[in-house]
Amino acid sequence: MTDTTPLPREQLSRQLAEAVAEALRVDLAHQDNALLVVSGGSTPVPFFAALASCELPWERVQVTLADERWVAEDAEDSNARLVRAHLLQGPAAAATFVPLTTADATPEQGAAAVAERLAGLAWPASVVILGMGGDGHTASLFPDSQELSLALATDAPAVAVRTPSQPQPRITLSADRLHQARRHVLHITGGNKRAVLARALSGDDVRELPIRAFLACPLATYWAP
Ligand SMILES: O=C1O[C@H](COP(=O)(O)O)[C@@H](O)[C@H](O)[C@H]1O
Repeated sequence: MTDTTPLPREQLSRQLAEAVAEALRVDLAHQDNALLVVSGGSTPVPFFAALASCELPWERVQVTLADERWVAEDAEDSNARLVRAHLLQGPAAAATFVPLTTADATPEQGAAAVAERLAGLAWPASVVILGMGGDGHTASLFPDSQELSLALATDAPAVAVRTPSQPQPRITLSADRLHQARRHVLHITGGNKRAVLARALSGDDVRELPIRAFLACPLATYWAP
């Protein structure tokens, strides 16, 4: 984040899409497939649309999520639904998308099958794009998650999480799996999130603001008002 005049959200999303597409091209020049890890929520929608219009050998691009609510894939708040509706469109529909939910009733029951599915992807990810909530959570690493310590410490790819502040159980990529990526981006909008990031930068308690676990990745911040 810099103090130069910020770009409007749409323009920032296009700039981010071009940077991500270029990173994927660089990696695809020396590997068969390249993996992109995206976040859900409302922020990435214009970025997804911009990335879908970038020229890429999409059949060699793999996409998965940083986290997911344990809901049906067609549910309104499913991150997979968001990716399918806004990113996997046009030529980008040729990408391989690996969702983080199964037909199991709970994420605890489905986690092993998700881990098996993730094992087939081209790790380390070329780019991880993180979002952030007003509580400093990123992926589904929430300050009040019962499994936060586990998700920060395990070398398993994904962890089922229960979070009192959230209506549904979730599954999240572990901090270790996210850390392994070649490049890390934080994509956020609005004054509130800018203030949360400033707070995160001025302290070091990861349990208070889990985004702190990624500040040293290094993390390229894309912020728009
Ligand atoms: O719950 C979630 O929230 C964050 C931020 O979402 P936003 O709507 O404020 O953009 C997101 O990064 C995460 O993937 C999602 O599951």
